[in-house]
Amino acid sequence: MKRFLQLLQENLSEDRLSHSLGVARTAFYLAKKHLPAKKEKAFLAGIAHDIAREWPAERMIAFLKDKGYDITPEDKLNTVVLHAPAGAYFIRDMLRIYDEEIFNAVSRHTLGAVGMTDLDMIIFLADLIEPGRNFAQRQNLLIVSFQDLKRGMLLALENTLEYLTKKNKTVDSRTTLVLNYFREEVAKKDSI
Ligand SMILES: Nc1ncnc2c1ncn2[C@@H]1O[C@H](COP(=O)(O)OP(=O)(O)O)[C@@H](O)[C@H]1O
Repeated sequence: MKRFLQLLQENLSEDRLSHSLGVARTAFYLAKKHLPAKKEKAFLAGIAHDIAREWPAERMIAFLKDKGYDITPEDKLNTVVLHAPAGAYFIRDMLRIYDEEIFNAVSRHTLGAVGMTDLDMIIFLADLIEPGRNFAQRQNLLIVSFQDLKRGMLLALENTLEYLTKKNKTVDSRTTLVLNYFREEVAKKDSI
């Protein structure tokens, strides 16, 4: 436990640590609603999810190469997305938390993925709606996420896509695939 806290403090600035605590608490409450058996796991994944967020690009790349992770040319152009898989490996191998569900949730928290689990969606959404976040759609996203995780994901991905496009930022090519997956999942629910 002491080592866990020490590694968190060593890797995260005060502001990022405060964000991570917000994500952990929000993930706990989202799990209380959607995945009660795993609320402690959601808290743990939430507090550690951004552990590699402040690493320089070279460190993320070297660390992931060492783990045998396949870094694509696209990843090299937008290295920020690598903090998610880098964090997942760090939590597993340095914090020694050998839990595949936490590994996946952390790994998927920036881009999402097709077939995300409830825990994956909880961490993704908690990251966006924790109390420290401040954007126009936050309140609405919070309400929708507590009602329905997949609808929350669809709204979150649409918001992110709009935000990145407006800011002329790179949109990862995997985003369309994930967005289409959630569009279909929500359409299925609507047709019932
Ligand atoms: N779909 C995407 N395509 C490309 N870059 C993205 C995408 N989603 C997020 N990002 C980038 O990753 C950064 C970190 O996002 P995120 O992981 O959600 O936040 P956090 O820093 O809390 O982990 C964003 O500021 C954005 O620049």
